[in-house]
Amino acid sequence: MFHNKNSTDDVFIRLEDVEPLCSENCKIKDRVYVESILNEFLKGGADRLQFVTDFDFTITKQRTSDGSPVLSSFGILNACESLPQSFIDESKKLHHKYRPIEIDPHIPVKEKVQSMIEWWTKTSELLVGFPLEQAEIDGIAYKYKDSLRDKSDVLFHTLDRLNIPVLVFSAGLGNSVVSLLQQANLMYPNVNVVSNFLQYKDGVLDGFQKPMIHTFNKNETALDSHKYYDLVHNRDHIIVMGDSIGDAGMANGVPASSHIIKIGFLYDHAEESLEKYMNAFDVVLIDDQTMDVPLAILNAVEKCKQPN
Ligand SMILES: Nc1ccn([C@@H]2O[C@H](COP(=O)(O)O)[C@@H](O)[C@H]2O)c(=O)n1
Ligand SMILES: [Mg+2]
Repeated sequence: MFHNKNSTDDVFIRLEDVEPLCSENCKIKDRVYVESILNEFLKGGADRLQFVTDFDFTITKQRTSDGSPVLSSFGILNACESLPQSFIDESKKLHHKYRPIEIDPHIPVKEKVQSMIEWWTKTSELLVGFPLEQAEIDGIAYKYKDSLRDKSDVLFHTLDRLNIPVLVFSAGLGNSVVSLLQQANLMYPNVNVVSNFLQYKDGVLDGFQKPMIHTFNKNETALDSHKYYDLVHNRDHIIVMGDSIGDAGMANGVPASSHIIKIGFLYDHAEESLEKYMNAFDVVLIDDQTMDVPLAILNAVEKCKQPN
C-alpha cells in the first residue's frame, strides 16, 4: 500500500491503493491533485487534521436499502405530535415549494440563495408561541437513529480515538442533530455542532437562535461568531463532507495554505448534477450510503504515522 519514492523520501500512497477511491461510483476530476493532498495528510498525520461535515443526508443516508424513510432534522421536528396542525400544514407547503429549488441543477446558486433565506425565515416565523419539549424530539430521533450511513460509528470512534476535531455544520435543526448523534452514541467530546437551534421565550418557542444557517451560507460568515476556526487554527489539513453544492464551501474561512479534500455525496439528479458536483468537490460519490471513503483516508493517515 505504501511506497518509498526513494530512500530519503517520505512514504507515498497512490490513489489506486485506496480501494474505495477506485470504485465505479467514485468520481474524481483531478486525480493528481487528490493524490498530492492525500500524501500531505499522510505527512502531517492526525495532529494536523480536522473534519468538517454536513449532517442531513451526509451523516444520515440519502436512501436506505430497505426503502425505509430517512427523516431530515427538520422532518424529525415535523413528526412531533404536539405541534399545531397549522404549523405542519404550512411547513409542508414550504417544503413543497422550496426543496425542488434547493436541488434543481438548472438554477444558479445565486438565484437559489434568496429562496433559501425565505424558506428558513418563514419556518422560523412559524415556530412561535407554542410549547415543545426536547424530550419529544428525542423520542422521534430515537426511532431514526439507525438511518446514519453505514460505518458512521466506526468513523466517529476513529476520529475520537485520533483526537481529530469534528465540526458538524448543519443548516438543519440543531436540536434534532444533537439528539440523533447522542442516541447513536456519536456525540464524542471532539464533536461540535453548529446549526439552527430552537429559541424559547417565556417557556414557548420563539423561532431559531441567530445566526440563521441555510444551505448556501454554510461558510465563515455563519461560523464567525462561533470562533470555530480559531479553535482549530493549527489544523490545516481538512476533510470536508456534504451532499449539497453549498457544503463544498464549509471550509472557506481557513487560510489559503490549508490542504483540503472535499467529499460530495450525490444522489438526487445524479446524472445531471455530476459535472457541477465534480467542479465543487474533489471526490464525488454517487449513491454511496457508507463512510468507506473518509474511513479509508483516516486509516491511511493512521497506518502511515511517521516517527518524529
Ligand atoms: N424548513 C426547512 C428548511 C430546510 N430543510 C432541509 O434541511 C436541510 C439542511 O440540513 P443540512 O444538515 O443538510 O445542512 C436542507 O437540505 C433542506 O432540504 C427542511 O427540511 N425544512
Ligand atoms: Mg445535507
